[in-house]
Amino acid sequence: MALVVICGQPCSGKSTAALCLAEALRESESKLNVRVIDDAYFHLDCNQSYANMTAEKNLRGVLRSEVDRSVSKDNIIILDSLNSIKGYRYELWCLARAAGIRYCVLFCDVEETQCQKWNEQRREKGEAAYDNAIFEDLVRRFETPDKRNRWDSPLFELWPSKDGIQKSSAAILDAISYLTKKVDSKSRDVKILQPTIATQNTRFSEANSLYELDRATQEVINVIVEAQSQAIGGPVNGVSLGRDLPTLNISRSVGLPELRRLRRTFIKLTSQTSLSGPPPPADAESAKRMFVDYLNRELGTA
Ligand SMILES: Nc1ncnc2c1ncn2[C@@H]1O[C@H](COP(=O)(O)OP(=O)(O)OP(=O)(O)O)[C@@H](O)[C@H]1O
Repeated sequence: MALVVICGQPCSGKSTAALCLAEALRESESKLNVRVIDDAYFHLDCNQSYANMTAEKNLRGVLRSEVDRSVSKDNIIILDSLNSIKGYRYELWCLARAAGIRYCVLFCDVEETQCQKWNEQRREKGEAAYDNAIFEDLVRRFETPDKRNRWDSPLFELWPSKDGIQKSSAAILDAISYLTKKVDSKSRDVKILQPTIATQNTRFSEANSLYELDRATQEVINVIVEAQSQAIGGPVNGVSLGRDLPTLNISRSVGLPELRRLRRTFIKLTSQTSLSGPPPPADAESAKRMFVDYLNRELGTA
């Protein structure tokens, strides 16, 4: 039915907002099947989960797989995590699209100093709090959602430090209305994602989309190999793959075997998306965008 991505800085009220929304949704329609998936699913505390890039990537991977397994036409999945990386939100949006369900982002917009205060209060109460270095690093790397991006839209903004978090908060009410609205052919304000949305008027067959994926990712690999040969082993930063596509930022020299392995993993991951619904993104542009985001996360500094 829907995927709700909660997004916000560390200690910005995300879990409070996720529980508030889940409760309000259950109250609005008793039959609604609502499930919150959060970082605790990984059985690590916040400092372990975000201790380093590997731990963080593992957490993201586990949560993404769990979302992929769980989303369906019959439930509402609320993903309560930082979800601070734009490319990761794009991947989540792709999962929703593959499942043919609604998607939205609920953003807890809190100033960094306030998040720090709440984190400090947690520590004083003896609750699990972020270590300062981890907190600052997460804050620095946060990529604020932008409603102009498909994967950040519709965007419901909550201001927990100004307004608190209540079932009557405008953002919670708007999200509920969006998630529960009955849709007919005339509804324009509720978007149920369709697998072919990126391709607009061209419908590729599944074999075709895998071919596109294969070709697009190979093109990206070729660009990296070429850029690395020009950089003579140095980092590959800011390499463009075309207008409207993210730039490649790879912090170290990466050999062809590792690039091939990453490409295989990415293709597997993206194709598996289609098991829960219709085919994965079929156009070359989407495939390239996803692959570059994936490589930047796996090999870059982000
Ligand atoms: N509106 C608010 N007013 C006062 N305190 C708040 C408010 N919202 C959250 N807090 C406090 O901030 C702390 C963090 O809340 P919460 O756990 O919901 O944040 P979070 O963003 O999910 O944290 P994490 O990044 O660890 O997942 C809690 O200790 C809570 O008491």
